[in-house]
Amino acid sequence: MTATRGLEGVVATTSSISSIIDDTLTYVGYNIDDLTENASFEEVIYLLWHLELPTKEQLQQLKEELAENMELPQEVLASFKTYPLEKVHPMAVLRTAVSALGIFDEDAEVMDKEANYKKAIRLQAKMPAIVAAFARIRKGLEPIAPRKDLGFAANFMYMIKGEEPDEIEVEAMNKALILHADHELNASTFTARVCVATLSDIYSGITAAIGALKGPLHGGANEQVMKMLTEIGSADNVESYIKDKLEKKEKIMGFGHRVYRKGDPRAKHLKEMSKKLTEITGEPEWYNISVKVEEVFTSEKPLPPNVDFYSASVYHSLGFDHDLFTPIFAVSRTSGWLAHILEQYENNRLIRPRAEYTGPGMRSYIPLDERK
Ligand SMILES: CC(=O)SCCNC(=O)CCNC(=O)[C@H](O)C(C)(C)COP(=O)(O)OP(=O)(O)OC[C@H]1O[C@@H](n2cnc3c(N)ncnc32)[C@H](O)[C@@H]1OP(=O)(O)O
Ligand SMILES: O=C([O-])CC(=O)C(=O)O
Repeated sequence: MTATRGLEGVVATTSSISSIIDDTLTYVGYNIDDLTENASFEEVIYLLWHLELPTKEQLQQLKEELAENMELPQEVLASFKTYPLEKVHPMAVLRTAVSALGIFDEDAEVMDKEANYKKAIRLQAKMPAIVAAFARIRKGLEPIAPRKDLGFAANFMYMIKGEEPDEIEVEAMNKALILHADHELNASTFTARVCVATLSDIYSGITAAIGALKGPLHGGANEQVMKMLTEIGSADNVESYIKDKLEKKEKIMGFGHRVYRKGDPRAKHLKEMSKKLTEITGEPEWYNISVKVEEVFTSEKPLPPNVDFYSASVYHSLGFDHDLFTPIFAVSRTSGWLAHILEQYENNRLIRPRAEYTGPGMRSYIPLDERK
């Protein structure tokens, strides 16, 4: 038995949800470029869960179901106020809140298809409400009730900021949500599938996935990118900053990818959005610094930017606190996690690979008082 480090190149499951072939990303056969330009996030949720784009009636029904399920249990909201608000990371809150939601869902342990679909709707609807409520509570503000007349992207922004976003902001948010929705067998989706393949419940699967997304080698990279851009401060400092990091053998967040070789097809959309939004907000330096980082880094290492690189300046321009970037990613990726969880339940087999043992050979037990 020989281990493959990080399971690189290992094909661990079949899936009909998304594919990456020759650096092209598709959701159920639709190119991501096409969906980003034309679809709403709700259409993409439907696509990922049903493997077809919705009709007008099906889309309307999904929107109504999401709108009806956005409110959070009072117990979950009240618990936020008990957390160490100044220092807790919102991803830790999201992970805990999703686990708590499972406690208050009377269908949590019901495993049939209908109950699982209902829970998927409830979770997708409540994720933005959790992120928004916590973002406000930690600032001493009251959570804002969701508005049933707004679409997913607009409502999410409204619940965080307390004011209705303008058309350009909604368009950018909708695109960002689509671009982050699914990505084949990335680490957090694999985690979700491993978890539910034991026939554990959906809440456990999403809680586990949030834990995996949180790390800086995965979804947590977008917050780290913004931290780096802030440290750099000006395009003039980029060269020395990047070279110094590389000399110290440190990674530059937002670059590289396990699967893409020529580049991440999502990055170009986010780069374009970053340019447009930073001009509108009158802070073009975030885009200029980012472009310079890309130039300097890729001339040192042939590793193109991934989805997390330009999403940092996009989310900053949309006015989000920097530690909300990864939770925002999680709100979108929940649609993909749920699609994969439902697919796993449909054709389940326990996921249990082997390990190549590298420890000591067979030894005899030494009684405690004889050990040195
Ligand atoms: C949504 C997402 O999850 S997208 C990814 C978000 N994560 C990041 O942006 C973090 C920065 N990037 C990385 O750490 C990596 O590129 C990953 C985790 C995305 C992919 O990692 P892997 O496929 O395991 O590649 P690995 O980490 O083994 O790197 C291979 C080589 O490239 C180098 N490398 C990879 N990424 C980077 C980077 N961002 N900066 C500097 N060097 C890098 C490594 O140091 C290593 O060099 P070596 O062979 O000389 O030791
Ligand atoms: O696929 C991966 O390894 C990481 C990634 O880009 C994502 O999850 O969107």
